[in-house]
Amino acid sequence: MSLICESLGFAYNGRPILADISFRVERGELCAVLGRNGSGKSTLLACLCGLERPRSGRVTINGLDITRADRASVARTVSLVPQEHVDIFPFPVLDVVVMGRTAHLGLSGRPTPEDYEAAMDVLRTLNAAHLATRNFNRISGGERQTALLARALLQTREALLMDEPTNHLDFNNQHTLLARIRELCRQRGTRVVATLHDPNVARLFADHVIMLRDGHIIAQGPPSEVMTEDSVSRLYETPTRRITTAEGMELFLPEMAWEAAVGNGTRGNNAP
Ligand SMILES: Nc1ncnc2c1ncn2[C@@H]1O[C@H](COP(=O)(O)OP(=O)(O)OP(=O)(O)O)[C@@H](O)[C@H]1O
Repeated sequence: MSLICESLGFAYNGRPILADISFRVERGELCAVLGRNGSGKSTLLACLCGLERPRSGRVTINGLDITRADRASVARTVSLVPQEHVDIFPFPVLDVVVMGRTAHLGLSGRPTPEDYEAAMDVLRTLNAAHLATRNFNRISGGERQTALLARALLQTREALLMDEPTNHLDFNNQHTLLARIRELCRQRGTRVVATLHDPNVARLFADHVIMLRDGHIIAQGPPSEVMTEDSVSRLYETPTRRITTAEGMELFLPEMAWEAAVGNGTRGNNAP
């Protein structure tokens, strides 16, 4: 069964933030949410995992009504990798990752050796086994991002929400990690919703994109169909150019950046 968001509406202190948001994500699909700063992307993720309560509509994941279910059932169904990582875990990374098992623990409330082995396995899958014994508060932003992703992957196979997963990652790691997540989630049948700032990353990795402007969906569907010069320009409220490479790959650039790089006949000319 899918992740289904139906006619969702949300307001902060009476100020509408999201209106009439409807979409679905099937098992193994990666859905990217694109939009300007403040368009409501993080709020949408918070509603999808029950951190915020929508004022209308509902969210179901694999049949579980997230807006009504108890916290433990929600935690066994959907995990979130947040955007900000504060220094709250003065523990080895392996202990942070194993916290992902909390909602699954028996009466003793203590993780078993199998839980630790599973945590180690996820770290290995993300090429991060070397972080296991490092103090979470003393690793880099990108390494924390990877540790929190491992924790989220350990928490559940049903649905994974990621808020700007590439924020702290270098050029190579952004692409390597997203490719790995996509492959892993396809294998495990995990539904993924990720907010992304770079439309080109969404174009490369997403199965479905949601274009969110001022809390409304202006377009959604497969990136090859819905990401056009016109829709991307409207989304970011800036003229955007689509470039098709010789291999047929499509890239988007703000017109301003295009002009600065190749406009006015200065292409390839280093003269001032
Ligand atoms: N706790 C809060 N109380 C009141 N308003 C909030 C709160 N959190 C966010 N907002 C407001 O809700 C709107 C949507 O914020 P949100 O964080 O969802 O946007 P976003 O698209 O994720 O932005 P960004 O790309 O900058 O991370 C913004 O106007 C923001 O100021």
